[in-house]
Amino acid sequence: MTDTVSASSAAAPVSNASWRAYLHGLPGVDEAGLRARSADLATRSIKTTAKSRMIDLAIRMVDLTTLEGSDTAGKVRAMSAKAARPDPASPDVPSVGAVCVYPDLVGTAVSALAGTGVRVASVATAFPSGRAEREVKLADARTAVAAGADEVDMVIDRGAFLAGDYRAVYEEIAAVREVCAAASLKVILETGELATFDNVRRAAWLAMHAGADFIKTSTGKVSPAATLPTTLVMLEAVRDHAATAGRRVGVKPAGGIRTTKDAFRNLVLVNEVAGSAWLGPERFRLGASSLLNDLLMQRTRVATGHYPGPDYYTLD
Ligand SMILES: O=C[C@H](O)COP(=O)(O)O
Repeated sequence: MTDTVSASSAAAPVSNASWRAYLHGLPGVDEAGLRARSADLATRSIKTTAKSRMIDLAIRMVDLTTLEGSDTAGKVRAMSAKAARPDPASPDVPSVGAVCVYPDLVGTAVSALAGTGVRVASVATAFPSGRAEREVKLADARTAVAAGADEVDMVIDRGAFLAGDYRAVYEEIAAVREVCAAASLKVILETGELATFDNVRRAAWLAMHAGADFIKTSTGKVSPAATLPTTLVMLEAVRDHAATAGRRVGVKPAGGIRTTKDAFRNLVLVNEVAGSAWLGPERFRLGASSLLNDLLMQRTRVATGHYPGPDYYTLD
């Protein structure tokens, strides 16, 4: 695809009118080409010799997630233990990248993961809807950071975005960026609500200009969530942003990623679209509540030639 963004786009507009002119001036997404390329890349196979390495890379990229109203401190402690040592019988299995929880459970995760190197991510800004007053959203992010979150996964105001109030969306992300201080900021676009791939591209650029460290597809609460064409559009955006603004923003597809095959398809996309600089947990994460067990099962299969029994791993 040739629809890259020009170097002059690196400076952020100021008024809503100039935001509109800028975002609507981005090259349109060729949807048929996008779908064809995603489908083509999804057919690429991974050589058997590379599979173990790819599985361990995918494990290191997992943001092991629980975002349920029924979450308890006990569940977060159990999930944190699994995040740090995914397979207690095989100490060579790497830890996951992070755990992802609601703000009130950040303290529990921070204590459980102390000294493990696993990061703690918290959703914020009235996740998943993003419907609250600005101050409430900022307080939500502040709570997470004060409790020790290393990463904040905020949702954008999709209502404002779809109404064309781009400046408000930008300002809100920038305000959360400030609250986050040293914590890494992931900006959830909730692409399943953005209606078009052009909007996904616009929201990606808006978030990157506002200071996102990562752009994330979805909350996991809206369908469709992390589809390959959507992730491809976002990978193009971070690639082009790096070329024009000199800053590498990460990408986190989240929602509906359940199998090793799904993970591999994402890794192929990263390598082919953004390049090897994104092939690590610093710049690519897989947000998932139930992917880890499949990665562990496939890892055992590659190492021993057979699958472990269905009860071998604790539930994700
Ligand atoms: O951010 C991660 C998502 O909420 C997880 O979604 P999932 O339960 O479909 O894996």
